[in-house]
Order: sequence, then structure tokens, then C-alpha cells
Amino acid sequence: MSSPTPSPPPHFLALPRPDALAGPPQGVPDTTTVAAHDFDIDARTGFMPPQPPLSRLPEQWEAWERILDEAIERHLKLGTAQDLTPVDEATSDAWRRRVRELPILSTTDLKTSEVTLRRAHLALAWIMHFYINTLSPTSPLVIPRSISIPFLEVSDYLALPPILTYSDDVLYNWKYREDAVSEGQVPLPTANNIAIQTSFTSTPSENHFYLVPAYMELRGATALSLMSRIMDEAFVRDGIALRRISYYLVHLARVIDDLRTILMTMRDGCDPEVFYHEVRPWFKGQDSMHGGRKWVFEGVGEEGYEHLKHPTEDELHGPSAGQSALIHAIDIFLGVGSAASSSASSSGKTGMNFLAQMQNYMPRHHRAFLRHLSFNPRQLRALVDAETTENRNPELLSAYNTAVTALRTFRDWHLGIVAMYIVSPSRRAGIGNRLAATEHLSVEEAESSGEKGTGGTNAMTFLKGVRDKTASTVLKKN
Ligand code: HEM
Repeated sequence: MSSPTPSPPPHFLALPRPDALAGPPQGVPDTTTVAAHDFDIDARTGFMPPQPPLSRLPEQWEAWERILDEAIERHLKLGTAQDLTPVDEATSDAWRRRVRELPILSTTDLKTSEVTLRRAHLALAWIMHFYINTLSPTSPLVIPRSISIPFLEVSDYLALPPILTYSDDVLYNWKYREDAVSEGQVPLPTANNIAIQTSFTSTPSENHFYLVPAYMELRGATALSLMSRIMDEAFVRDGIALRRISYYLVHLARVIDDLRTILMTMRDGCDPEVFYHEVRPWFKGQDSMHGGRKWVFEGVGEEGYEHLKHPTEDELHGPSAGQSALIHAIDIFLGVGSAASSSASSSGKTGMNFLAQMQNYMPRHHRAFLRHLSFNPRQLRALVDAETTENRNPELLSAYNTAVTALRTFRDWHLGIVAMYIVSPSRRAGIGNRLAATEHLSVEEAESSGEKGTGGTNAMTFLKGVRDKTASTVLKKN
């Protein structure tokens, strides 16, 4: 007699989340992200995870955590700092020597959990940026094998570039404030209960610099749910559905206005001088290096490491909020040319290609979401265009244009932030200082000299271009 067929296990989506450290039991899919099957977006927190990211790797990789702690506790100074003393240099030298002496830890067991991999990417990225940016402005930029090998492997598993990304300093870099959580309770993250886990300088300005975009991401959850509702109504597309779309679009415009208001709270806690001179230089990618020096990832091409590939130039831009999937999603949804046409495969360092390139720096589920959004067969702009011919549905036209204009205004104000945090401090610093040539040019000078943003763009020209593209997305009807 044959044995009875075992009853099917409960659907994996109904299973409890596995322990982030232990990973899922054998044969059970990893559901440690909220909805890895569904773009890892949470209806309440948007692109931010609804539970705090892992704050420390399991014991096996404690050496990375310890060396990162040490860099932070010793307040390592930038190799380009004007006030660098011989003691500072010796402290950084000793720390870098200890990094080189670390064993090459295996990354195989990290693969059991997405959240563990994320923490590994974060830890290794911060260590690498500490390492590179404490070097003197003329040193060769060699990332030692103890870091380069595991970092290239972890980045490969996550399909991310091996560099600090927006997800490492914002999305997965928060914890609950100690005074905000009572025992046994796990609240949702809000602007009132989160703090930052890791920073280069431990200054309030740097913490605030990461918190503001985190607050924006949380507010952005409403934008994502409005988009989803609008897409449902677009499917129905009758008179009532069009009226509802108008209503939701006006609501979306208000949410974008809120994002702008939150952006401007940057001024409440981030000092432009501290940001420009002490925080921003830590973000430098390969393209912002003094003297155009290239980064070398040790181990690549060596025997036993044939699986490692040296990152390309396009994979070594420093972190930028241009990597926030939220703003890209709004762009694509409203049909702003910049992002709507991006396929993340285009190359090139300037203009709209830059935004497409930035998608490669986003967590892969979010990148997949943007791709999904851009392939939506019922594109909103085309719908509004078609439904408002011959003066029909003026309410819909106006609602759509209100949302686009809110986004354009957001970008106007963002330009103001860039002026305040990059242009003005660079002017005050003067441009006589050639040592920090890439950091000390005004935007006008930058435009003519090719000064770059941390993401490697000719910052102001690029940002104005995207703002103008947004402005030209407004639908005009005669
Ligand atoms: C002190 C604060 C900020 C400064 C100095 C700043 C500066 C810049 C710069 C220079 C760029 C050009 C790209 C690059 O090379 O990195 C950029 C792009 C961008 N930034 Fe910011 N940024 C700040 C805060 C924010 C925040 C909080 C957000 C919100 C998520 C944001 C959203 C964007 C977006 C979406 C882009 C891509 C261009 C666009 O879509 O218009 N920025 N930013």
C-alpha cells in the first residue's frame, strides 16, 4: 500500500518571517523581506522596510563589524583634510593596516538571508569608503583583498555595485530611537521614532542628512498607494473612474508638496559647512578622485578568484539621493521623459542617462518595480492626453498638470538646496585651493570645469535639465 501523500505545506506567503540571523529552514523560501515576490514595497512604509534593518552581522563576520566600529570610534579623518595632523595620519594608517590584515571571510553563508546580505553590503561599503577616503590625495587607491573579495561577492549576490549606495546610507541604515520603543512592541518606523545606525563623522548634521530622505521615503508610501489606485481606475476608465483619477492626482500633488516641505527641513539640522567640508567628501566615488586615480580591487584576475569581475566606471559613482526609487517612480508614473524612457541599460554619464544609470544602484526588487511601472500598458500621461481632447475632462487635465507642477516645484526647491549645500560653501571656501579642486568650485565654475556631484554628474547643468524636462511634461491643450 502506498503511503499517504503528505498534505501540502501552507503557502509560503502565509509563513511567519524567518529569523533574520538564522535564515529560513532548508527548502523554505526566504521571506525576510516584506514582499520579495512583490517588489519589496510595503503599503505603509513604501521603499523603506517596515522593520528595522539588521544592525550587526552574525558572529562569523564580527571582524567586519569590529573594524567598522573602530573607524567610527576613532573619528578617522579625511586624507584631504586641511587640519590633518601626523597623529591623525598615524591613526588612519594603523586602522588601514588592520583592515589589510583581516582574514578573507567566506560569504557563502550570508546568502541564506536577504537582510543579512544587505547588512554585509552596508558594512563592507562603509569600510571601503573609510579606507579610500583616509588615504592621502596622491596614494594609489588599492582596496585590500580582505575587503574587495567579499564585497565583490556580496554585491554580485545582491546585483548591486560594490560601492556605498543610497540604500546603505538611508533605506537600510536606521534603527528605533531608544526612547521611542517600549518593550515587546515593534512599531512602524515614523519620523518620530527612528535614528541613524552608521555615519562617518557622528555629527548631528550627517545624521540629519540621512534622516530627511528617510522621512521622505515614509511619506512617499502614500504616493505609491495613490499610484496603485489610479492604475486600477485607469483599467476601468469610465466617467466615474476618470473623476476618481482626478481626485487621486490632486492628492498626489499634495503628497509631492509634502516631500518638498520635508526636503526643506534639511536646513533644520544639517549645517551646510559641515556637510560640504566634513560629510560629503566621504561619499566620493572613483570619478571624484583627486588626479583621476582609479580604484583597484585586489584579488580580481587572480587564481582562485576567476569569478570576480572588476567593476566598470559606471559602477563606481558615489551615493546620491538620485538613487531614491521614490522620485523615479513618480517620474515614470507621471511620464516625465527623464525616467519614463529609462531602461537602466543606457550608459553615459550625463543628463537623463545618469538617472537611468542610478537605477542600477537601487535594490533589485525596487529596480524591478520601476521596470514594471514603465512597462505598464496604461500609461497615465497618454490616458490624460486622450481623455482631454476637444476640451473634455478639464478637471482631469488640471489635476494631472497640478501633480506635474508639484514635481517641478520640488525640483526647483531641490536646486535651492544644492545651492545652499554645495555652491555657497564652495564659494566661501574660495577656489584658490587646488588641493581639493573637485570639491571647491562654485556651480557656475563647475559647469565650465566639469565639477561633479557625488554621483559623478556635472551637477547643476544636469539638475536644471531634469527640472526643465519635468516642466515640459505639463500637458498643454488649445
Ligand atoms: C543637502 C542635501 C542635498 C544635496 C546637496 C543634494 C545634491 C544633489 C546633487 C549634486 C545631485 C546631482 C546628482 C549627483 O551627482 O549626485 C542630486 C540629485 C538628486 N537628488 Fe539631491 N541633494 C540633497 C538632498 C536630496 C534629498 C533629501 C532628496 C530626496 C530623496 C534628493 C533627491 C535627488 C534626486 C531625485 C536627484 C536626481 C535628479 C532629479 O531627479 O532631479 N536630494 N542631488
